[in-house]
Amino acid sequence: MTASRTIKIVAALIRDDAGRVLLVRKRGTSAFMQPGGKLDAGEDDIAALSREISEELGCLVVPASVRPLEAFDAVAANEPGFRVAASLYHVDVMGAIAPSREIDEAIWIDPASPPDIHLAPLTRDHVLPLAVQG
Ligand SMILES: Nc1nc2c([nH]c(=O)n2[C@@H]2O[C@H](COP(=O)(O)OP(=O)(O)OP(=O)(O)O)[C@@H](O)[C@H]2O)c(=O)[nH]1
Repeated sequence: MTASRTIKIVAALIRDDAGRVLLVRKRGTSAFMQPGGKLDAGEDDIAALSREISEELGCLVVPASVRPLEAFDAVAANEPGFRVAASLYHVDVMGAIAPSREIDEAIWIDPASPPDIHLAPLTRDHVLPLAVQG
């Protein structure tokens, strides 16, 4: 697998008081996944996370809450033949969560018993198991 077929992304693990995990389904796609996305040119991870969360969810990242968790490699959900190299961050948000037009659905799920929905491999194989542990 060459680097050219790997998409570097930042991904957010956002939890509510009950420990549920926020997932999004991007416009016109079927897989639920972590909020986040690709880095723009010149952006660092935190700037990209803040921008993506604002663009997707209409809310703000609480700067002091941002904590790097792990880096994961997974099959890309929507790009056949590609993988994602994801840096996962714990993030708290402030303000109402108001999904934008680029998000078809935003849902909270219990990581210990996910519903029977299409989950992106990164979410299914890495993020939810990590969330169950802690
Ligand atoms: N945010 C996010 N993206 C993921 C996850 N898993 C996964 O395969 N991806 C893929 O990583 C890429 C993220 O890119 P993005 O959200 O910035 O870009 P996009 O394809 O929506 O739009 P764009 O190409 O116009 O910027 C998409 O191909 C997405 O399907 C995940 O858990 N979270």
